[in-house]
Amino acid sequence: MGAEQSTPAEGQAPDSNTLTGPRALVVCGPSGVGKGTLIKRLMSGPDAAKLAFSVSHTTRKARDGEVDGIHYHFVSKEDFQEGIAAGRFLEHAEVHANLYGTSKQAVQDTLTSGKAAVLDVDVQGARQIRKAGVPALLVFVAPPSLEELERRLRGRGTETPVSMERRIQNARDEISSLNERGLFDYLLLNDDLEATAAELSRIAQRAIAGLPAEPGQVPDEVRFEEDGEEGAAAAGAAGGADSVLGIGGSGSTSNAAAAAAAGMQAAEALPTVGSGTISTVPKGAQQSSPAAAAHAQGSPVAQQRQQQSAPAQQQQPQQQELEQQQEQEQQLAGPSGAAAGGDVAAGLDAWRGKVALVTGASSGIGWAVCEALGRAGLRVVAVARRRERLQELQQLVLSAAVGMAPSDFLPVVCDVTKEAEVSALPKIIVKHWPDAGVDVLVNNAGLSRNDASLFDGNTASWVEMVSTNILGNAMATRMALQDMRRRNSWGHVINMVGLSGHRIPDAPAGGTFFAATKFAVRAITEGLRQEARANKVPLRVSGISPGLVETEFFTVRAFGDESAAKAVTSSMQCLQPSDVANAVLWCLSAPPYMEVNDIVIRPTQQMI
Ligand SMILES: Nc1nc2c(ncn2[C@@H]2O[C@H](COP(=O)(O)OP(=O)(O)O)[C@@H](O)[C@H]2O)c(=O)[nH]1
Ligand SMILES: Nc1ncnc2c1ncn2[C@@H]1O[C@H](COP(=O)(O)OP(=O)(O)O)[C@@H](O)[C@H]1O
Repeated sequence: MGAEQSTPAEGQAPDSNTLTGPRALVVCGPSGVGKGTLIKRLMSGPDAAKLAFSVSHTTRKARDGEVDGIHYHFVSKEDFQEGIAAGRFLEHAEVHANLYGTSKQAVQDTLTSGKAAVLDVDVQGARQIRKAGVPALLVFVAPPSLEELERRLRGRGTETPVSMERRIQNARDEISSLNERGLFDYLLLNDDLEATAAELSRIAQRAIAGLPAEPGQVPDEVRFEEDGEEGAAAAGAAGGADSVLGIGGSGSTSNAAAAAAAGMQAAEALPTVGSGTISTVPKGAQQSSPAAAAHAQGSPVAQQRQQQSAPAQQQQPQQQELEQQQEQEQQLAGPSGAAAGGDVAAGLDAWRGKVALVTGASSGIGWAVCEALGRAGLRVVAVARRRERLQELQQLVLSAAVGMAPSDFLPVVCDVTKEAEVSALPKIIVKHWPDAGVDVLVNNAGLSRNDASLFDGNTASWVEMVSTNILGNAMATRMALQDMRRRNSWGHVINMVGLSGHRIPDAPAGGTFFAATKFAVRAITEGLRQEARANKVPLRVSGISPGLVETEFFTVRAFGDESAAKAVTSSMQCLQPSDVANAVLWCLSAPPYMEVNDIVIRPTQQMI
């Protein structure tokens, strides 16, 4: 990225209307309006790979379910003050009696990496960002009414009565900031979540493409209708003499008109004492821009419809620019659109040059997966204990048959049951490829032992299976997730669950314990998916559950007894490792909106 695309230093104000690198997408609005919900959708939507959420610092206590480093960096007041003194914040503010701030470095790094940074900040923060001249699109999300805002906050169940009251009071001031000229680029009325999310996603695409805001997206005047004495008094206290809050009161603008202007059904907008309704009032129909009029006429959906139906020559030049850029990007980035589903080769193009780490790479499925990923143009980190087998794999993938470049293959001798060895993997990768980290993790390492019956099983075999199949998987996953979080770049984790994660095979012959570990892997796979969603990251998680595959697995299970292994693998026409590798490729090739969760594949002849 050239110098012109880097984030300007604080205080410098470049022409923020020129076409630069990606812009920050700043989402602002009162507490409870749905910013978090909208951002969550954005971050798991089709453009997620081109966006990075800026994790703020705060002195607020973590709520249940909030994770340090994911939702916020939870810090002490002292540490926060130290950050201010050291100039580490792009912006910071006291909000609802706590301190919040955005790391300058993190936003800078995101923009430099070619992604649009997504910020959730309060109005004070928005002002500072505007003043600093950071290339950004500033979006204000407004609630349909204060009553609805209160209902949402209450429904969320995170606030005490005191903090709830504080948030509702602050909301009035925050909404009045909409009338600060040039502060916000867009106003989104979050009455319909789907429509608002669609509109935010459209704005995010502009931020990614580095396009400026379309003009006229915030009406000239935004009124906040208060009903009755109670509301008007509160507005007066909060807003000062020229506050737009309460101007309408129950007088000049009727709530019905306000509702119509905001595109709501009159019945929904009927006020109750102390509630407020937001309306967007262009200053005179003649002067208002088409976009402002669209706002006044209806919800963001109506606005989008209007834009779609506008004749081409009436479209903003920026709109055409955006469409051209999107077209180019789609060609470059491969199929992230709906049409991509099923086209494996095209879907895999998006992964070219990405780094896949495969455990248990020295034989069978792991070996075949490395080979297949290499053919598909990924860089491969092959992890296994047996050095000589990794050398053989290296010979194969660098041969003409596979055709990997020597620099694209990194064999690493590592035992997944050893925490220190697993944790060291990202450092080894960065040393080899300074620009890279784990984008894809294929957790394949796993084993079974045939002396594991619950009647007289061998404890050492139980420990070996737990250590490799469960702990090895979990430690490798944690390593990959931390590496993805460090780079704020979320890829794909694929776990070899196996058919034994779904049913218990040959229990009398000692299969129970192996199945127990594989049931755990299935639980981990589904749990990881849920954690990713809860943590608002676009990581995708897949499990693959093959039945009998012709590999060394059965020899290991029989402690090297080839004939015992042969007895199993010759009992039917088994799956081949390449069949499973193809399933891995298919999981990866899915378009970003699609997550393949579990694939069960059996040899046709296999009974259970
Ligand atoms: N200025 C600023 N505000 C922030 C930052 N992070 C969060 N906020 C704002 O702080 C307010 C409170 O956020 P939070 O404690 O998560 O509560 P919530 O909005 O009720 O979910 C919201 O208005 C956020 O937009 C930040 O880094 N800077
Ligand atoms: N358009 C909407 N309609 C109804 N409820 C919504 C809408 N948008 C968000 N919510 C709900 O409102 C609550 C507050 O949303 P949240 O994203 O936590 O707000 P914020 O992050 O702005 O404080 C959540 O329970 C969310 O599910």
